[in-house]
Amino acid sequence: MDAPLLKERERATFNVTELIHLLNGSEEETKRRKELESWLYNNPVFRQDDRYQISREEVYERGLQKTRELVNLCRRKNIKFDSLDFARLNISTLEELPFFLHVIMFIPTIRGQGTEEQKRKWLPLAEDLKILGTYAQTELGHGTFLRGLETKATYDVSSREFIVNSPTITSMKWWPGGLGKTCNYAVIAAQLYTKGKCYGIHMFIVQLRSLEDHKPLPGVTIGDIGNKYGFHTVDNGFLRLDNVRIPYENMLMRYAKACDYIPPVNPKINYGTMTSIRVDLVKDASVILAAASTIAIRYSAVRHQTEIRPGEEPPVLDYITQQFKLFPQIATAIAFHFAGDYMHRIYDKVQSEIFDGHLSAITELHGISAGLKAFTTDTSIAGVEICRRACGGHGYSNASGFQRFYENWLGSATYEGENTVMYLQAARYLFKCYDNPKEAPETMSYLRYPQNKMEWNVKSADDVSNYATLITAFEQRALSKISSTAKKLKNLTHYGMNRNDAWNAASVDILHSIKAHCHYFIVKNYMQSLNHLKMSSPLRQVMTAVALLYANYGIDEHAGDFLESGFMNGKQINLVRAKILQLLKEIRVNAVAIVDSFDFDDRFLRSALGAYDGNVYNRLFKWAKLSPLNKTEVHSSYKYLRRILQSKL
Ligand SMILES: CCCCCCCCCCCCCCCCCCCCCC(=O)SCCNC(=O)CCNC(=O)[C@H](O)C(C)(C)COP(=O)(O)OP(=O)(O)OC[C@H]1O[C@@H](n2cnc3c(N)ncnc32)[C@H](O)[C@@H]1OP(=O)(O)O
Ligand SMILES: Cc1cc2nc3c(=O)[nH]c(=O)nc-3n(C[C@H](O)[C@H](O)[C@H](O)COP(=O)(O)OP(=O)(O)OC[C@H]3O[C@@H](n4cnc5c(N)ncnc54)[C@H](O)[C@@H]3O)c2cc1C
Repeated sequence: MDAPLLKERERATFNVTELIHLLNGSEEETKRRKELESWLYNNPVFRQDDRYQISREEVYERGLQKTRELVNLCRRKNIKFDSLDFARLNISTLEELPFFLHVIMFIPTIRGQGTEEQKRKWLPLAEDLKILGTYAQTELGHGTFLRGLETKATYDVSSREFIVNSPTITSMKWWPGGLGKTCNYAVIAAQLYTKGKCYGIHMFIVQLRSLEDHKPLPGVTIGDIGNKYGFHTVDNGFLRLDNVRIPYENMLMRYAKACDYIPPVNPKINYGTMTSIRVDLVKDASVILAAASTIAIRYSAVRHQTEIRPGEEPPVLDYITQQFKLFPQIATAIAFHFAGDYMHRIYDKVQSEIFDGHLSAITELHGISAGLKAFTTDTSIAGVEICRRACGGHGYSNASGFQRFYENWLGSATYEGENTVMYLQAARYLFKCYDNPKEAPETMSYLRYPQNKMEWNVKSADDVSNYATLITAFEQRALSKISSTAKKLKNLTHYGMNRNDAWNAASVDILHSIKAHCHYFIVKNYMQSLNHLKMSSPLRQVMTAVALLYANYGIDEHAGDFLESGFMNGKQINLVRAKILQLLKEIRVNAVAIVDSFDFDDRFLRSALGAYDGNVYNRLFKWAKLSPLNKTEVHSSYKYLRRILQSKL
């Protein structure tokens, strides 16, 4: 092991193993995760050494090869697709696989929206992978505005069939993962027409390819949409349907019936699968940011540059500006980890309520999951870029490992609901609760008794070490944003604007309000989670410092908002800044140990900069030697170079 990292680890003040188990849930959970990872990582099919040297076609083919290995593994070990074990394997596969949409959206849509009879028919086929499906909702012309989708499913009473059509170029399905080449089935979102009337978006199971030779069925035009920023392993596809007939039984009818139409009690129940993925993305944001921080922190402890004192070239992690960039990323990853846990708890609770026939809780779940999906993916995307830049020139090399995280994760701001749109959806719920405080759920409890407090109770840097004091600050910032925006909305409608136009006119303020609310929620949940967890006192000291950094950094980052609320003054902001510097110093000694506790296997990080042993320079040189351009001493294209060099002007 490289000496700098050894030294860093020796001076840590807490037990890394204790934090690993705490983040995993327990010692048994850690053991199980590692066991699952070792099954994958010891399989050569999951190696990625030449990942950036192969073509898109090869990348896709390898994706399918890995899919086959993963499926075999799950069959051998009896791991079900809806189990925690599969979710762990999913994260560890190192890359999205072409059949993931089958597992995360196709099966769950049938399970959530199918009748008992439909589930009996389709789930065994899908779970045994006799059919492979995707979730085909987005069209070339519309992704966000689902009511605007154009695909039609028209019920033909005489044949008891739906006739599914893409009537225009813009109605083509566009983007669904695995649609282009992999899947032979899809759940398709289409406008239901029955007895001449349109009843809005419903979900239909449609076969797309032959189960014999995988050729597209008659009336089906299908393919890959071409290269993208990331997700190269996945064949996101297009699909045009021309008078494709499917049996009546293929409309998912748990909540609505066709023919003599019976509507669902809550029409948004059809959107349930999207909500479940939004919930998952909160935890994924934590994983991605934790991985990026691990790379950047380890590298920064190894990398020496310039001098603070003459003759002493320190690790760049000793520069306060470097700490100011990176330690908040560690803190954010941990904050999102606890937010992810919260989201899974509330999701399970709402699912059981839905199971018992109570659909009202989906509105709250939608409000919270849409807001947190946007907040955590936005922040973590920005965080990955901060980590990358903190690694200087080597951060720009593919050897750093950042590219894979960045290019794939960038999409999370868009898929499963574009983030601005998701913030606005969450805000819709927030402002409803503001107008009817009695309806406000626990996450918005401060709206029930809104108290505009006059003054923040902070007189020294010690005062900003108090969880309750910090939570109040975030609560007051959110309240101030929400109440001023609500006033603006009221004024706009008072002077004659209709509600929708007023909403659009005030939408920038609305966005600030919902972001402030999400931030408040994350801070509060983080601190409450820590309070409830059992841990040794050295670990508690470290975790407290990191949580305090998260909150104080958030105040500094948005000082304008906090000052504008009138609740805080400039002197107090300066105390916050002083506290941040104190916390950076406190965390510095444990920074490497904290990222070690994220416990990423080197084969997951695939980073010359962030490997556990810190052997950065040898790994970079080994990486360079693997460049295809280095296969020969003189490259074959020298023929052009020679002509340039030998030609006369
Ligand atoms: C990275 C790997 C790295 C390497 C390894 C490292 C591994 C590390 C780990 C990382 C692994 C990463 C893996 C990621 C995999 C992901 C795969 C990608 C899958 C992507 C799949 C998709 O991308 S799939 C399509 C999603 N496409 C949308 O997401 C459309 C958005 N568009 C809407 O969602 C609606 O269109 C929109 C706007 C709500 C309006 O809908 P609308 O027009 O119908 O509604 P209205 O405006 O009329 O009404 C509004 C009223 O509906 C209520 N409401 C609305 N939604 C509701 C709901 N869901 N539940 C309850 N209620 C709901 C609302 O609360 C209002 O209620 P009220 O009226 O009471 O206020
Ligand atoms: C990697 C990836 C994988 C995907 N996988 C799937 C899949 O498997 N299945 C599937 O069906 N789809 C999939 N999608 C599609 C994805 O869900 C949509 O792209 C997404 O929902 C955004 O919709 P849009 O593209 O129509 O964006 P638009 O809505 O066209 O967004 C364009 C701009 O308009 C703004 N805007 C739109 N509406 C409003 C509004 N009401 N108020 C304010 N601003 C607004 C947005 O903020 C954005 O800035 C995938 C997309 C990606 C990138």
